[in-house]
Amino acid sequence: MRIEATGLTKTYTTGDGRLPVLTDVSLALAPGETLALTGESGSGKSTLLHLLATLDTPDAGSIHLDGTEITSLDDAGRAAVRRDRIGLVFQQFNLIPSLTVSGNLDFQARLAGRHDPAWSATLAKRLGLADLLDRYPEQLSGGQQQRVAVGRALAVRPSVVLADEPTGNLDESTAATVLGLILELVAETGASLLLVTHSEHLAGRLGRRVHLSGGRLS
Ligand SMILES: Nc1ncnc2c1ncn2[C@@H]1O[C@H](COP(=O)(O)OP(=O)(O)OP(=O)(O)O)[C@@H](O)[C@H]1O
Repeated sequence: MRIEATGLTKTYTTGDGRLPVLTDVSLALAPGETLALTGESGSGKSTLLHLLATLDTPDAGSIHLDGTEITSLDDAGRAAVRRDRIGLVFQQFNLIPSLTVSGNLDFQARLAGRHDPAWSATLAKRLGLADLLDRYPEQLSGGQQQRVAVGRALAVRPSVVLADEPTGNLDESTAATVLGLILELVAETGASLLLVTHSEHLAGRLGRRVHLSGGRLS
């Protein structure tokens, strides 16, 4: 298995007390598998994605990524996993404003020591960014910015792409195009994909889907 999460539990402590969000959540993703995660607003989808992305740690449970247990790693270890093996795409494109499209595309791969100019050029072409490489994010449309974010995530050839409402800020047709590109590129690279979405339509384009409700997956 690419990702194997077992018995994940997460409770937030807020001013109003304890808020249990995930209860004994388990899921597995095979190499190349694409999984849609749906659920009502506030059901804990982003929380689960953040745990898988090593951005947060569960109160209980384990997560294996390519056979390595990642929840017990220290901060540096988790940062290395995130940099080297995980491609993250968020609803907000999160591009670096001071870097060009080219600089943004290569950013994570350079950090990971895995910059591959030929693959980078292929990604730019496939994502329709080849003529925009010298522009800055503020000079791009939303759809173009998200294509850069997708390229940045794929440039390291990650084991897993974790995408949190990646098309939530895009119009319907641009959203469909961007999801199509994500699906093509994860298929080509053999990455597994977990995609959080509110859209039944988009969820239906993935191989499998799970639903989060009352802290549990079904
Ligand atoms: N850092 C935090 N501290 C306290 N509570 C939090 C924190 N992060 C999220 N929550 C709460 O946990 C619950 C789950 O939030 P989460 O963002 O995971 O849901 P979601 O399913 O992704 O929602 P949406 O679809 O609206 O983005 C919500 O009630 C939220 O208010």
